[in-house]
Amino acid sequence: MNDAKARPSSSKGTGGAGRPKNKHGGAAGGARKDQAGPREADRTPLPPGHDLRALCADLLSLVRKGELLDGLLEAGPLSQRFNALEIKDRALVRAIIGTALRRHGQIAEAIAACLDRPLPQKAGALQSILAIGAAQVLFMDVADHAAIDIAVELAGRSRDTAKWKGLTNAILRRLQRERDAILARQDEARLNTPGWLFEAWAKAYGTDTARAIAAMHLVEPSLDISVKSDPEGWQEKLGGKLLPTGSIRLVAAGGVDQLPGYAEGAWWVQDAAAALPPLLLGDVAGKTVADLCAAPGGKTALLAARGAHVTAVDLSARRLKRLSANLDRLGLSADVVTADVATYAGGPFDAVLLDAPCSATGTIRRHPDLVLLKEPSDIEILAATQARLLHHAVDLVRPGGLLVYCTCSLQPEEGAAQIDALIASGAPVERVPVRPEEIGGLAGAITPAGDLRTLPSMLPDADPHLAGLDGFFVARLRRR
Ligand SMILES: C[S@@+](CC[C@H](N)C(=O)[O-])C[C@H]1O[C@@H](n2cnc3c(N)ncnc32)[C@H](O)[C@@H]1O
Repeated sequence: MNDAKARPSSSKGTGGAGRPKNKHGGAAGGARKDQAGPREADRTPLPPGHDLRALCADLLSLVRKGELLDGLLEAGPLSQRFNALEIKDRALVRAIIGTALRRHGQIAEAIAACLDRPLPQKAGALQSILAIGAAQVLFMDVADHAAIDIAVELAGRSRDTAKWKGLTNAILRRLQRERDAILARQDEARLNTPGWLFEAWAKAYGTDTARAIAAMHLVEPSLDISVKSDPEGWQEKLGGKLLPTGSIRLVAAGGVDQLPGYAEGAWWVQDAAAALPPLLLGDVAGKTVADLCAAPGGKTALLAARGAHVTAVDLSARRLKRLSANLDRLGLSADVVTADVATYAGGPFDAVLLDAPCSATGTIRRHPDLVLLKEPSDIEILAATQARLLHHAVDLVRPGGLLVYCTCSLQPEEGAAQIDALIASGAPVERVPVRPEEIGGLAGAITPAGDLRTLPSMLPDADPHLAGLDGFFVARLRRR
């Protein structure tokens, strides 16, 4: 198959080589079958390197069917396989699956260019094996021959994919041979970003910024830490960089619970941008603050560490358990309430923080699976929920008190449009513009209306692994 295009042996179906099915496309039964493992043609145990790549392919198949990667790694049969691996192998699994997701569009395009017609839809497992192999061959510093040989063997082991063993070998060898030319012709920003997202970001922030955001999604982001106190001291002990916003930034290297200060509850993991909304409530010491949509509690912890009497409200009892466990480890406390914020009847509070459920498109650096899982219709549905929660949140603030609204989304419908609509509806609130000195001097993140809009392309650094911010929208309002 040197220069000729390869021909899959089955011509039925129209599924592309790498474009994943959307989250509504996968049946639960299919997911269970994959979680139990592929249909084995050969039942001999896999050698170690094969095992972890097989796990990567199984994880990718389930993400393509709509499962969140974090959920798969936290619970269920694949998490058991993952946790049975040694730490260094777990890191390799994260790196391979992370690369396959961050570079999914380039990988799909490169594989498709090797085929004269798309792989059949039923070749889903093969698509994952190919994508995992291609991620390594095209983008990772691992031995090509190992990546290719293992992918070929994995294809050969399952009855579903065995007939494409030769094709797998031919495609991956061609990618290896033509790697430089493939990468030189590809537009990585566009290929790895769904068109609807890229166009929305270009419209909101300009094409150059949309490209800069997309570029940041290709890089494993830093590990950001919020401390209860003594940021300078912890910066030194952790060997990190103290950001102007007060967070400590480290190059992510796994094993967070092994770092100094974790066991004693001195700090918690929180993106530097996620730490900003509570700061906009000012001095909260001794005040009553409702943290609405609070779990797993990063913002609750910041408010409690700053002396607020926090009531943490969330719909999810399971996520609130995590919030309580996090607060226990940190030696902090809050009143925890399981309730729907839309009907919650507490307060009035001196201040309210609403971190509304959203598309989370501002966190794609940390959750690259999101680009495969989100669709335009999600934004519309979430925006309607946000409007409902925001209107009710106003009623929970005492007159003269502050309300901070935030989402970790890059979509304007989930950000400024919500505040504009709230004010236009006659709600008794007015914007209190954010000042640069409240957010570590990040003047470029303040919009003309006085809201805060962080972007993944902000906070540049010579080391790309130490650059960037999650994309948050934050508005501060005062209740009349
Ligand atoms: C963005 S997360 C919150 C993150 C959290 N504030 C933090 O800093 O750790 C959104 C949360 O909203 C919760 N949620 C979604 N709809 C809700 C509703 N109607 N009422 C209360 N909580 C809701 C979800 O359970 C989820 O925990």
